[in-house]
Amino acid sequence: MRPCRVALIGATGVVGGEILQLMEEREFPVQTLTVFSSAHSEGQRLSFHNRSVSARTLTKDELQNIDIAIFAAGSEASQDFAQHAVDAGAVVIDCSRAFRLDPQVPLCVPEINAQVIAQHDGMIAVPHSLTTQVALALAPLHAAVPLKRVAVAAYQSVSGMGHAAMRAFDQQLRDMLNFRQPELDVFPHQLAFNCIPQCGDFLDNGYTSEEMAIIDETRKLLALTELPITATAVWVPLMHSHAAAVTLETEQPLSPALARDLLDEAPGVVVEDDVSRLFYPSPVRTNGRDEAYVGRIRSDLSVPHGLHLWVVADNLRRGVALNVVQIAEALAAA
Ligand SMILES: NC(=O)C1=CN([C@@H]2O[C@H](COP(=O)(O)OP(=O)(O)OC[C@H]3O[C@@H](n4cnc5c(N)ncnc54)[C@H](OP(=O)(O)O)[C@@H]3O)[C@@H](O)[C@H]2O)C=CC1
Ligand SMILES: N[C@@H](CC(=O)OP(=O)(O)O)C(=O)O
Repeated sequence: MRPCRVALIGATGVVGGEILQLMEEREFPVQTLTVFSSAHSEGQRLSFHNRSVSARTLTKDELQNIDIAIFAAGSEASQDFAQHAVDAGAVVIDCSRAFRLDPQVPLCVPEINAQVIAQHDGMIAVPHSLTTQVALALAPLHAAVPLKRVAVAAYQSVSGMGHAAMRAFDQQLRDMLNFRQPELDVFPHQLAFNCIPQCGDFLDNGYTSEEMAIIDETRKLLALTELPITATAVWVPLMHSHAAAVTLETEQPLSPALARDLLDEAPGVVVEDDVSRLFYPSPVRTNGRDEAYVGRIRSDLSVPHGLHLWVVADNLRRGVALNVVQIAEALAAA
Protein backbone atom coordinates (compact mmCIF):
# COMPACT_ATOMS: atom_id res chain seq x y z
CA MET A 1 0.00 0.00 0.00
CA ARG A 2 1.26 3.48 -0.79
CA PRO A 3 1.23 6.11 2.01
CA CYS A 4 -1.77 8.42 1.72
CA ARG A 5 -2.59 11.98 2.70
CA VAL A 6 -5.77 11.50 4.69
CA ALA A 7 -8.43 14.00 5.79
CA LEU A 8 -10.99 12.83 8.37
CA ILE A 9 -14.03 15.09 8.57
CA GLY A 10 -16.01 14.46 11.77
CA ALA A 11 -12.99 13.14 13.65
CA THR A 12 -14.36 14.19 17.05
CA GLY A 13 -17.56 12.16 16.55
CA VAL A 14 -18.17 8.54 17.48
CA VAL A 15 -17.70 7.17 13.96
CA GLY A 16 -14.65 9.38 13.37
CA GLY A 17 -13.08 8.13 16.60
CA GLU A 18 -13.66 4.51 15.62
CA ILE A 19 -12.14 5.11 12.16
CA LEU A 20 -9.00 6.63 13.71
CA GLN A 21 -8.66 3.69 16.09
CA LEU A 22 -9.05 1.14 13.28
CA MET A 23 -6.58 2.93 11.00
CA GLU A 24 -4.11 2.76 13.87
CA GLU A 25 -4.79 -0.91 14.68
CA ARG A 26 -4.58 -1.99 11.02
CA GLU A 27 -1.50 0.19 10.44
CA PHE A 28 -3.06 2.04 7.54
CA PRO A 29 -0.19 3.86 5.77
CA VAL A 30 -0.82 7.51 6.60
CA GLN A 31 1.53 10.08 5.11
CA THR A 32 -0.30 13.07 6.58
CA LEU A 33 -3.46 13.18 8.69
CA THR A 34 -5.68 16.27 8.94
CA VAL A 35 -8.71 16.08 11.21
CA PHE A 36 -11.79 18.28 11.08
CA SER A 37 -14.77 18.97 13.32
CA SER A 38 -17.45 21.64 13.47
CA ALA A 39 -16.42 24.97 14.98
CA HIS A 40 -17.76 23.65 18.31
CA SER A 41 -14.81 21.22 18.75
CA GLU A 42 -12.13 23.26 17.01
CA GLY A 43 -8.78 22.74 18.69
CA GLN A 44 -9.79 19.48 20.38
CA ARG A 45 -6.72 17.24 20.48
CA LEU A 46 -6.92 13.66 19.23
CA SER A 47 -4.29 10.97 19.45
CA PHE A 48 -3.03 8.97 16.48
CA HIS A 49 -0.06 6.61 16.88
CA ASN A 50 0.89 8.50 20.06
CA ARG A 51 0.95 11.80 18.19
CA SER A 52 -1.45 14.56 19.01
CA VAL A 53 -3.47 16.13 16.19
CA SER A 54 -5.70 19.15 16.58
CA ALA A 55 -9.21 19.34 15.08
CA ARG A 56 -9.70 22.17 12.58
CA THR A 57 -12.81 23.81 11.24
CA LEU A 58 -13.52 22.64 7.71
CA THR A 59 -13.31 25.07 4.81
CA LYS A 60 -13.17 24.34 1.09
CA ASP A 61 -9.53 25.50 0.92
CA GLU A 62 -8.51 22.88 3.48
CA LEU A 63 -9.40 20.06 1.08
CA GLN A 64 -6.36 20.54 -1.21
CA ASN A 65 -3.53 17.96 -1.44
CA ILE A 66 -5.55 15.11 0.02
CA ASP A 67 -5.59 11.55 -1.40
CA ILE A 68 -8.45 10.16 0.70
CA ALA A 69 -11.11 12.35 2.34
CA ILE A 70 -13.27 10.44 4.82
CA PHE A 71 -16.55 12.20 5.62
CA ALA A 72 -18.12 11.16 8.97
CA ALA A 73 -19.81 14.45 9.79
CA GLY A 74 -23.44 14.08 8.73
CA SER A 75 -25.14 14.52 5.38
CA GLU A 76 -25.11 18.33 5.42
CA ALA A 77 -21.32 18.51 5.67
CA SER A 78 -21.01 15.85 2.94
CA GLN A 79 -23.37 17.74 0.66
CA ASP A 80 -21.53 21.02 1.29
CA PHE A 81 -17.93 19.79 1.00
CA ALA A 82 -17.51 16.30 -0.52
CA GLN A 83 -17.64 17.42 -4.16
CA HIS A 84 -14.98 20.08 -3.42
CA ALA A 85 -12.69 17.35 -2.10
CA VAL A 86 -13.28 15.30 -5.28
CA ASP A 87 -12.67 18.34 -7.49
CA ALA A 88 -9.39 18.93 -5.67
CA GLY A 89 -8.26 15.39 -6.48
CA ALA A 90 -9.23 13.32 -3.44
CA VAL A 91 -11.30 10.15 -3.37
CA VAL A 92 -14.14 10.64 -0.88
CA ILE A 93 -15.38 7.82 1.34
CA ASP A 94 -18.71 9.05 2.70
CA CYS A 95 -20.42 7.64 5.82
CA SER A 96 -23.54 9.79 5.57
CA ARG A 97 -26.78 9.15 3.73
CA ALA A 98 -26.08 12.02 1.29
CA PHE A 99 -24.96 9.94 -1.69
CA ARG A 100 -25.75 6.33 -0.75
CA LEU A 101 -28.56 5.98 -3.29
CA ASP A 102 -26.95 8.11 -6.01
CA PRO A 103 -26.60 5.80 -9.04
CA GLN A 104 -23.19 7.40 -9.83
CA VAL A 105 -21.81 6.56 -6.36
CA PRO A 106 -20.90 2.97 -5.47
CA LEU A 107 -22.30 1.76 -2.13
CA CYS A 108 -19.78 -0.64 -0.66
CA VAL A 109 -19.32 -3.25 2.04
CA PRO A 110 -16.03 -4.80 0.93
CA GLU A 111 -16.92 -8.36 1.99
CA ILE A 112 -20.01 -8.15 -0.25
CA ASN A 113 -19.09 -6.07 -3.30
CA ALA A 114 -15.42 -4.97 -3.19
CA GLN A 115 -15.48 -4.87 -7.01
CA VAL A 116 -17.46 -1.59 -6.98
CA ILE A 117 -14.51 0.26 -5.40
CA ALA A 118 -12.73 0.29 -8.77
CA GLN A 119 -15.85 1.78 -10.42
CA HIS A 120 -15.82 5.00 -8.40
CA ASP A 121 -15.88 8.41 -9.99
CA GLY A 122 -14.32 10.16 -6.99
CA MET A 123 -16.80 9.07 -4.35
CA ILE A 124 -17.71 5.84 -2.55
CA ALA A 125 -20.46 5.59 0.07
CA VAL A 126 -20.85 3.16 2.97
CA PRO A 127 -24.30 2.10 4.18
CA HIS A 128 -26.31 2.62 7.35
CA SER A 129 -24.74 0.28 9.91
CA LEU A 130 -27.83 -1.92 10.26
CA THR A 131 -27.86 -2.37 6.46
CA THR A 132 -24.25 -3.55 6.63
CA GLN A 133 -24.82 -6.26 9.19
CA VAL A 134 -28.06 -7.55 7.65
CA ALA A 135 -26.59 -7.58 4.13
CA LEU A 136 -23.50 -9.46 5.35
CA ALA A 137 -25.83 -12.27 6.44
CA LEU A 138 -28.14 -12.12 3.41
CA ALA A 139 -25.45 -12.03 0.69
CA PRO A 140 -24.07 -15.57 1.11
CA LEU A 141 -27.55 -17.04 1.45
CA HIS A 142 -28.78 -15.28 -1.70
CA ALA A 143 -25.71 -16.44 -3.62
CA ALA A 144 -26.74 -20.05 -2.90
CA VAL A 145 -30.55 -19.80 -3.01
CA PRO A 146 -32.22 -16.64 -4.38
CA LEU A 147 -34.08 -14.49 -1.89
CA LYS A 148 -37.81 -13.98 -2.42
CA ARG A 149 -38.71 -11.61 0.44
CA VAL A 150 -37.04 -10.14 3.54
CA ALA A 151 -38.50 -8.53 6.69
CA VAL A 152 -36.19 -6.84 9.20
CA ALA A 153 -36.95 -5.83 12.80
CA ALA A 154 -34.06 -3.60 13.87
CA TYR A 155 -33.06 -3.02 17.50
CA GLN A 156 -30.71 -0.04 17.27
CA SER A 157 -28.37 1.20 20.02
CA VAL A 158 -27.94 4.83 20.98
CA SER A 159 -24.44 5.23 19.51
CA GLY A 160 -26.17 4.99 16.12
CA MET A 161 -27.32 8.56 16.78
CA GLY A 162 -23.88 10.00 17.56
CA HIS A 163 -22.17 11.57 20.54
CA ALA A 164 -24.90 14.04 21.57
CA ALA A 165 -27.45 11.22 21.85
CA MET A 166 -25.03 9.09 23.88
CA ARG A 167 -24.55 11.94 26.36
CA ALA A 168 -28.33 12.53 26.55
CA PHE A 169 -29.00 8.81 27.11
CA ASP A 170 -26.36 8.66 29.84
CA GLN A 171 -28.04 11.63 31.54
CA GLN A 172 -31.49 9.99 31.24
CA LEU A 173 -30.15 6.86 32.98
CA ARG A 174 -28.65 8.96 35.78
CA ASP A 175 -31.89 10.89 36.19
CA MET A 176 -34.03 7.77 36.32
CA LEU A 177 -31.74 6.04 38.81
CA ASN A 178 -31.95 9.14 41.01
CA PHE A 179 -35.78 9.31 40.83
CA ARG A 180 -35.70 12.44 38.65
CA GLN A 181 -37.86 12.99 35.57
CA PRO A 182 -35.49 12.72 32.54
CA GLU A 183 -35.15 15.71 30.24
CA LEU A 184 -36.29 15.20 26.63
CA ASP A 185 -33.95 17.36 24.60
CA VAL A 186 -32.46 14.92 22.05
CA PHE A 187 -35.08 12.13 22.13
CA PRO A 188 -38.83 12.62 21.58
CA HIS A 189 -39.52 10.29 24.54
CA GLN A 190 -37.76 8.69 27.48
CA LEU A 191 -35.37 6.03 26.13
CA ALA A 192 -33.86 4.89 29.45
CA PHE A 193 -35.68 1.64 30.41
CA ASN A 194 -37.86 2.08 27.32
CA CYS A 195 -37.95 1.53 23.52
CA ILE A 196 -38.80 4.13 20.87
CA PRO A 197 -40.20 2.82 17.55
CA GLN A 198 -38.91 5.80 15.56
CA CYS A 199 -35.40 5.79 14.06
CA GLY A 200 -35.12 8.94 11.96
CA ASP A 201 -37.94 11.10 10.70
CA PHE A 202 -41.38 9.93 9.60
CA LEU A 203 -41.97 9.95 5.84
CA ASP A 204 -45.25 10.25 3.93
CA ASN A 205 -45.44 6.46 3.48
CA GLY A 206 -45.53 5.86 7.26
CA TYR A 207 -41.99 4.47 7.40
CA THR A 208 -39.10 6.32 9.03
CA SER A 209 -36.05 7.54 7.13
CA GLU A 210 -33.83 4.85 8.69
CA GLU A 211 -36.33 2.09 7.84
CA MET A 212 -36.30 3.26 4.22
CA ALA A 213 -32.48 3.40 4.36
CA ILE A 214 -32.37 -0.27 5.38
CA ILE A 215 -34.78 -1.16 2.54
CA ASP A 216 -33.24 0.90 -0.28
CA GLU A 217 -29.60 0.36 0.65
CA THR A 218 -29.99 -3.43 1.03
CA ARG A 219 -31.44 -3.56 -2.48
CA LYS A 220 -28.55 -1.50 -3.88
CA LEU A 221 -25.84 -3.42 -1.99
CA LEU A 222 -27.14 -6.82 -3.06
CA ALA A 223 -27.89 -5.53 -6.59
CA LEU A 224 -31.49 -6.71 -6.14
CA THR A 225 -33.42 -3.61 -7.14
CA GLU A 226 -36.81 -5.35 -6.98
CA LEU A 227 -36.29 -7.36 -3.77
CA PRO A 228 -39.46 -7.22 -1.65
CA ILE A 229 -38.07 -6.05 1.70
CA THR A 230 -39.63 -4.27 4.65
CA ALA A 231 -38.26 -2.96 7.96
CA THR A 232 -39.25 -1.69 11.39
CA ALA A 233 -36.50 0.10 13.32
CA VAL A 234 -36.58 0.75 17.06
CA TRP A 235 -34.17 2.55 19.41
CA VAL A 236 -33.39 0.33 22.38
CA PRO A 237 -31.72 1.44 25.63
CA LEU A 238 -28.24 0.14 24.82
CA MET A 239 -25.15 2.23 24.16
CA HIS A 240 -23.47 -0.03 21.57
CA SER A 241 -24.24 -2.69 18.92
CA HIS A 242 -27.34 -3.04 16.79
CA ALA A 243 -29.38 -6.26 16.58
CA ALA A 244 -31.82 -7.41 13.91
CA ALA A 245 -34.43 -10.15 13.72
CA VAL A 246 -34.40 -11.05 10.03
CA THR A 247 -37.18 -13.11 8.46
CA LEU A 248 -36.54 -14.24 4.91
CA GLU A 249 -38.16 -16.34 2.24
CA THR A 250 -36.21 -18.05 -0.53
CA GLU A 251 -37.28 -19.18 -3.99
CA GLN A 252 -36.26 -22.79 -3.27
CA PRO A 253 -35.80 -24.65 0.02
CA LEU A 254 -32.87 -23.56 2.24
CA SER A 255 -32.46 -25.63 5.36
CA PRO A 256 -31.19 -24.10 8.63
CA ALA A 257 -28.24 -26.53 8.45
CA LEU A 258 -27.20 -25.34 4.97
CA ALA A 259 -27.73 -21.70 5.99
CA ARG A 260 -25.47 -22.29 9.00
CA ASP A 261 -22.76 -23.78 6.74
CA LEU A 262 -23.03 -20.94 4.20
CA LEU A 263 -22.80 -18.31 6.94
CA ASP A 264 -19.91 -20.15 8.59
CA GLU A 265 -17.91 -19.77 5.35
CA ALA A 266 -18.96 -16.15 4.71
CA PRO A 267 -16.40 -13.35 5.16
CA GLY A 268 -17.22 -10.89 7.95
CA VAL A 269 -19.72 -13.26 9.58
CA VAL A 270 -19.48 -15.48 12.67
CA VAL A 271 -22.14 -18.09 13.47
CA GLU A 272 -23.02 -18.47 17.15
CA ASP A 273 -25.90 -20.90 17.12
CA ASP A 274 -26.21 -23.68 19.65
CA VAL A 275 -29.38 -23.33 21.66
CA SER A 276 -28.55 -26.49 23.66
CA ARG A 277 -25.79 -24.38 25.27
CA LEU A 278 -27.89 -21.17 25.22
CA PHE A 279 -25.32 -19.89 22.73
CA TYR A 280 -26.47 -17.01 20.51
CA PRO A 281 -25.20 -13.49 19.80
CA SER A 282 -25.99 -10.55 22.06
CA PRO A 283 -24.95 -6.91 21.84
CA VAL A 284 -22.67 -6.84 24.89
CA ARG A 285 -20.52 -9.58 23.40
CA THR A 286 -20.22 -8.09 19.92
CA ASN A 287 -18.89 -4.73 21.09
CA GLY A 288 -15.41 -4.17 19.66
CA ARG A 289 -15.68 -7.06 17.20
CA ASP A 290 -15.08 -6.98 13.44
CA GLU A 291 -17.82 -9.39 12.38
CA ALA A 292 -21.60 -9.64 12.20
CA TYR A 293 -22.73 -12.43 14.54
CA VAL A 294 -25.62 -14.69 13.49
CA GLY A 295 -27.65 -17.09 15.61
CA ARG A 296 -31.17 -18.44 16.25
CA ILE A 297 -31.12 -19.83 12.68
CA ARG A 298 -34.37 -21.73 12.27
CA SER A 299 -37.19 -22.42 9.82
CA ASP A 300 -40.06 -19.97 9.61
CA LEU A 301 -42.96 -22.34 10.20
CA SER A 302 -45.50 -19.98 8.62
CA VAL A 303 -44.27 -20.24 4.98
CA PRO A 304 -42.93 -23.04 2.71
CA HIS A 305 -39.33 -21.77 2.32
CA GLY A 306 -38.62 -19.38 5.18
CA LEU A 307 -35.86 -18.77 7.71
CA HIS A 308 -35.37 -16.65 10.80
CA LEU A 309 -31.95 -15.18 11.71
CA TRP A 310 -30.79 -13.04 14.64
CA VAL A 311 -27.94 -10.77 13.52
CA VAL A 312 -25.89 -8.64 15.95
CA ALA A 313 -22.89 -6.37 15.28
CA ASP A 314 -20.94 -3.43 16.68
CA ASN A 315 -22.60 -0.63 14.71
CA LEU A 316 -19.63 1.73 14.89
CA ARG A 317 -16.86 -0.74 14.18
CA ARG A 318 -18.39 -3.48 12.00
CA GLY A 319 -21.27 -1.32 10.80
CA VAL A 320 -19.28 1.59 9.41
CA ALA A 321 -15.60 2.12 10.41
CA LEU A 322 -14.33 -1.24 9.16
CA ASN A 323 -16.03 -0.67 5.80
CA VAL A 324 -14.34 2.73 5.54
CA VAL A 325 -10.86 1.51 6.44
CA GLN A 326 -11.07 -1.55 4.17
CA ILE A 327 -12.11 0.70 1.27
CA ALA A 328 -9.21 3.05 2.07
CA GLU A 329 -6.85 0.05 2.09
CA ALA A 330 -8.11 -1.03 -1.33
CA LEU A 331 -7.59 2.51 -2.69
CA ALA A 332 -4.09 2.66 -1.22
CA ALA A 333 -3.26 -0.70 -2.78
CA ALA A 334 -4.63 0.16 -6.25
N1 LIG B 1 -23.23 6.29 14.51
C1 LIG B 1 -23.37 5.28 13.65
O1 LIG B 1 -23.58 4.11 14.03
C2 LIG B 1 -23.28 5.53 12.17
C3 LIG B 1 -23.13 6.81 11.66
N2 LIG B 1 -23.08 6.97 10.31
C4 LIG B 1 -22.90 8.29 9.75
O2 LIG B 1 -21.62 8.79 10.14
C5 LIG B 1 -21.67 10.20 10.28
C6 LIG B 1 -21.16 10.59 11.67
O3 LIG B 1 -22.01 10.05 12.63
P1 LIG B 1 -21.65 10.03 14.18
O4 LIG B 1 -20.19 9.87 14.38
O5 LIG B 1 -22.57 9.05 14.76
O6 LIG B 1 -22.07 11.51 14.62
P2 LIG B 1 -21.48 12.41 15.81
O7 LIG B 1 -22.55 13.40 16.09
O8 LIG B 1 -20.97 11.58 16.93
O9 LIG B 1 -20.24 13.15 15.14
C7 LIG B 1 -20.40 14.09 14.13
C8 LIG B 1 -19.02 14.64 13.79
O10 LIG B 1 -19.13 15.53 12.70
C9 LIG B 1 -18.58 16.79 13.06
N3 LIG B 1 -19.22 17.82 12.27
C10 LIG B 1 -20.53 18.21 12.27
N4 LIG B 1 -20.73 19.17 11.35
C11 LIG B 1 -19.54 19.39 10.74
C12 LIG B 1 -19.09 20.27 9.72
N5 LIG B 1 -19.91 21.12 9.12
N6 LIG B 1 -17.78 20.23 9.37
C13 LIG B 1 -16.93 19.39 9.96
N7 LIG B 1 -17.28 18.53 10.94
C14 LIG B 1 -18.59 18.54 11.32
C15 LIG B 1 -18.80 16.88 14.56
O11 LIG B 1 -17.96 17.84 15.14
P3 LIG B 1 -18.22 18.37 16.65
O12 LIG B 1 -17.42 17.50 17.57
O13 LIG B 1 -17.66 19.76 16.60
O14 LIG B 1 -19.68 18.32 16.90
C16 LIG B 1 -18.40 15.45 14.93
O15 LIG B 1 -16.99 15.29 14.85
C17 LIG B 1 -23.11 10.60 10.00
O16 LIG B 1 -23.21 10.99 8.66
C18 LIG B 1 -23.91 9.32 10.22
O17 LIG B 1 -25.06 9.28 9.42
C19 LIG B 1 -23.12 5.93 9.45
C20 LIG B 1 -23.27 4.68 9.90
C21 LIG B 1 -23.33 4.38 11.30
N1 LIG C 1 -28.40 5.64 12.81
C1 LIG C 1 -27.59 5.21 11.72
C2 LIG C 1 -26.61 6.25 11.31
C3 LIG C 1 -27.28 7.35 10.61
O1 LIG C 1 -27.33 8.44 11.13
O2 LIG C 1 -27.83 6.96 9.47
P1 LIG C 1 -28.46 7.96 8.38
O3 LIG C 1 -27.28 8.74 7.89
O4 LIG C 1 -29.02 7.04 7.40
O5 LIG C 1 -29.45 8.81 9.10
C4 LIG C 1 -26.83 3.95 12.05
O6 LIG C 1 -26.88 3.48 13.17
O7 LIG C 1 -26.17 3.43 11.18
